[in-house]
Amino acid sequence: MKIIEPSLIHDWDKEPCGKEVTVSTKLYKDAKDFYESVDESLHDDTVMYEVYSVSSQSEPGKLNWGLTVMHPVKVNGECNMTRGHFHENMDCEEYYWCSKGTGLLMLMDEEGKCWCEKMYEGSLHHIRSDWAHRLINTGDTYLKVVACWPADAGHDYARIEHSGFTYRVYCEGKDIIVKERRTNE
Ligand SMILES: O=P(O)(O)OC[C@H]1O[C@](O)(CO)[C@@H](O)[C@@H]1O
Repeated sequence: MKIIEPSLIHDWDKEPCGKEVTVSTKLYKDAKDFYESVDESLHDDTVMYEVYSVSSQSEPGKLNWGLTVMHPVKVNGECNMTRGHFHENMDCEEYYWCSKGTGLLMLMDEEGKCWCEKMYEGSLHHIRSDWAHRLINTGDTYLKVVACWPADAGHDYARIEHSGFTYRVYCEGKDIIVKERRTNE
């Protein structure tokens, strides 16, 4: 019997590494329309978040692994967040595990009911297959979240654009302020 080295390593203080790992970076210029208003003080190339993934397969039964690193950026006081999505394949659940930082996991059901789970080091989040999900960094450090999801889940962004998350999250000093979105947005 052979004992071999793993093909992937994920040191919790760092990102996953191995030759199957890919990284995508979301810049402010590509995230402007997530926010209530444009922040002229932010450069277009400001890094908002990076997603490291092991996701080369897409067949049912396979699993993906990823790490999302949310930078501690505020957009006119609004906390940095991912675009957010439902899964295209509504049979697919997901797990999120927070490895660093503090934030909120915003969830929304198909009726548009929205709520958040607190995220902090060690918090573990089971995302039901019919819940839209978005990460929000409410802290002043990086928020790092590990995810494991079925390879055939897909991302449905159109439903979020059409009828998005109904709340926005801001930071004022140490306070987290949640506001209902204006209906004309
Ligand atoms: O595609 P979005 O909504 O910007 O979010 C990226 C997120 O999607 C995932 O790739 C998979 O759900 C997560 O790892 C990551 O947090």
